[in-house]
Amino acid sequence: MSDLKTILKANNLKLGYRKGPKETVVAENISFELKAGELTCLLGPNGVGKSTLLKAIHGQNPPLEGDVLLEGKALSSFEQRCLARKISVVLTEKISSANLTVGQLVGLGRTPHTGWLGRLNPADKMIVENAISVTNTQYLHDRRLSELSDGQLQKVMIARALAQDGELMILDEPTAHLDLVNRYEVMHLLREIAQRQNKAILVVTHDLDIAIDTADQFWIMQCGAPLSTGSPEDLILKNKINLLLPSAILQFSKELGKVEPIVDRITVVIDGVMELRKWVILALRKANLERLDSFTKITINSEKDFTLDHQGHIYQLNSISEVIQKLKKSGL
Ligand SMILES: Nc1ncnc2c1ncn2[C@@H]1O[C@H](COP(=O)(O)OP(=O)(O)OP(=O)(O)O)[C@@H](O)[C@H]1O
Repeated sequence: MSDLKTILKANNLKLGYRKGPKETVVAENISFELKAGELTCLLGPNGVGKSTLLKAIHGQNPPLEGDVLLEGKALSSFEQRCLARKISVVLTEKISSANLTVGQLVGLGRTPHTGWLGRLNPADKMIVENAISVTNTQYLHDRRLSELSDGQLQKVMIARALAQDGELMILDEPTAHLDLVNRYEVMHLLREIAQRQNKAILVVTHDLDIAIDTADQFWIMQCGAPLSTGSPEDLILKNKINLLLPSAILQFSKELGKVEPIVDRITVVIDGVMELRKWVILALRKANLERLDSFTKITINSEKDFTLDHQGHIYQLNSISEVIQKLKKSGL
């Protein structure tokens, strides 16, 4: 992967806010690299400084110390207009121009290229229509923004960022307030845009599952520590995903591929179809049955056929629920 082009880079940034002589430091020793063609997800607890880092990256609030380098040059050396041609930003604020149509809003993405009052030339119009088509929002073209659902609006905002046509796209929680399908759609859309259009895309998200499914890179931000970076898969294998979780209560299970409460090791023996094992473990955990002290064995014969060997009895059961019910009823 080392041949991917680096778009953005920084070493040892100190991030925070300055008000007169007063400096509030939010994060220190922040180093990173963003590459073309990759979707990177920035994850971390509320208040750790993710938005502050985004503001440093798009020039809204420069670092207290250190430089962000865009294509090798300090971000601070770029004129605002030039920066807008290179970095497009999608923030969470509600849109103020609710009367604009989708076509008009996406057209505004061309502003850094045409000037504030500039008209769109045929090439600009093509880029706008292409952005609308890539995001599958053609059917919304003439609708007003006030008439869109949250999911539709989010895709349209991505279309505007795409029309801006910078090398780097930054999005602050684009999946907040969206339902499950829209969250998947938006993240997969971003992944596709990164790959097909060779853009570097940085997304702040709290959706760990979807981020694992879609991101090429993770940046995990913790209080008072440097960013932990790497592919989600490597961070999972190195137990680094656990940095996002309160260590005494929750952990990321490599086996289940999800966050789970910390409990002692499971003592129930589970045998049979191993691909289905995780669902039995999950159900046992939820019912607090994974640490039965008497000898208990569950054999998974198929999705509809389970053999429970418990307290000297053998039961043939048709579902995980029946297994759980039987264990509960047998007076543990
Ligand atoms: N303009 C500001 N001036 C001073 N402090 C600020 C300002 N904006 C944010 N902060 C503080 O900086 C810290 C980091 O905030 P930030 O919004 O970057 O966190 P975050 O990780 O994005 O949180 P969340 O997940 O809740 O959005 C917080 O303590 C916040 O109160």
